[in-house]
Amino acid sequence: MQAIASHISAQALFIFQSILEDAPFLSLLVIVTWLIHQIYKFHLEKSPINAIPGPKSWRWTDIPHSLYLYLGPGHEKARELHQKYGPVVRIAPHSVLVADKNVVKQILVTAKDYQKADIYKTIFGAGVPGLLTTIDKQEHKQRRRLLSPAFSIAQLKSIEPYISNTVTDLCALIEKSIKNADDDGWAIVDMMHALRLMAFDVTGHGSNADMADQLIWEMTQQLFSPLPVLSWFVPSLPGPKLRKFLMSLVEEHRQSGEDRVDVLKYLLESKGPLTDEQIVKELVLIFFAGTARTSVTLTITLLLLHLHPEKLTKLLSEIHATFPDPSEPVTYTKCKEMQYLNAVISETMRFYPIVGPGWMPRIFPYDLRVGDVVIPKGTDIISSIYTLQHMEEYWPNPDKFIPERFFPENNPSWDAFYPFSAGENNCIGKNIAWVAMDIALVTLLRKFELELLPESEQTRQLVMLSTFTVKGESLKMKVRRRAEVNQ
Ligand code: HEM
Repeated sequence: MQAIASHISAQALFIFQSILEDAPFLSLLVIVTWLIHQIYKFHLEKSPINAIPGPKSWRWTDIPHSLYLYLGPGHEKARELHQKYGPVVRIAPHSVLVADKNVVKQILVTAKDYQKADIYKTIFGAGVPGLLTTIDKQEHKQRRRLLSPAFSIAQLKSIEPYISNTVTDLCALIEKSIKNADDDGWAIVDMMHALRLMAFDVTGHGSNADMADQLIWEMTQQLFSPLPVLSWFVPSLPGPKLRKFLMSLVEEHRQSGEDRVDVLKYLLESKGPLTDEQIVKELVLIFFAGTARTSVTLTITLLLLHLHPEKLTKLLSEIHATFPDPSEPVTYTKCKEMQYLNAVISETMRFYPIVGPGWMPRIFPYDLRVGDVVIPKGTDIISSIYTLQHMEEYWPNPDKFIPERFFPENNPSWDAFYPFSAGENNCIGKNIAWVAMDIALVTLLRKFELELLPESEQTRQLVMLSTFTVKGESLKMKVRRRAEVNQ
């Protein structure tokens, strides 16, 4: 118990203490049952991965890793473990982390005979699975084929005007706050909240702030569902309120005909037999897998740019050179050609990949060799993306924010860069994400001047909850209209 406790972050301890104070008997019962279950499982199964290095106490139970993952600095801990134990680290009775470029490529890209681990089934509770949570390879392939047209490059052209509208709505929201600005024109806006609302709308969820918050709240609860005992108390996603809202959205879209061209429209038109229940589940998973990640990535990009003003200045010059006329609409065709813009976003995703070190576990039907270490078949193998993207040998000065490293002449290590995963389970929405991120960032920076508040500078220390996010799910910034826009 002592060994386990030593690994629990101060934050986790604080939360544990509060729960213990409010419901001591229930909490103790849950913890004891869980411990007995874990120890029993370990002894019963005599883990074949005992030879793999890792912290001794972690091999007994999922608890330390899960706590780091869901409550604490999981990415940094993973990196520290790799520095201590090497490219393969055992982090739980049945799980290992791998930070070796060639093996990660094999796991994510070249291997065809793996299976997603069971955590995909539990993460969103019971109910119909969606693309992200379908484990069976054949079923996944079919579902992917069904949904692909909605995300294809060909559809991007028709979805782009819709995305641009959501960015216009984002600017209108900021303008509204600017009405209450101080004498110098500065207003305070929670940029994370505003960007989340925009991203919620990008995927056809509508710009409903209450429902965006409701979805985030329900999603946060789900983060605990992989913990065996807690999973009994976590309701399935979506809950009744959210389900009703999403069902009404589906109905509304059906009746509105052609006038709304977004992802939901293409889901509704997909050739296969997708039931309303399946569409609602996909909408929830798209939010988890896409909307939230797009808005968090954009928020972190703003944060990093304002923590590195010299990089912001370079980006602003590129924006002004590409769009000298402030009234010219921002198009993806032009954004795509902006080398510095895309380098900034790539560097943000290298610096803070949204996918945490417990995500994307795969199971292989054969042993996998990493140098001298053999990972036995059946083990949950997790690609350590954050560590890989911070290895000095692939990314010199990995802790420095250097967008220029992504210029072609600097030979970026693309095979040690997986923000969207890769292979047959890669991010199906990455083209939409790029369009939304490019257009939103250029439009925002062209129209508005932003500044960090002193308190938001403290958010430098980003908190990772299964995915990176900004502390408190909020990034308040000072915003005012740019002088040239006022003219
Ligand atoms: C910066 C933004 C984004 C990032 C960093 C990101 C990252 C990822 C990653 C790493 C995966 C693989 C997860 C896994 O296998 O466990 C994934 C899958 C997925 N993403 Fe994204 N994503 C982003 C935006 C989007 C958007 C905008 C959408 C939808 C419009 C989307 C929809 C999906 C879906 C449906 C999957 C599941 C694919 C499958 O299992 O076949 N993502 N995403």
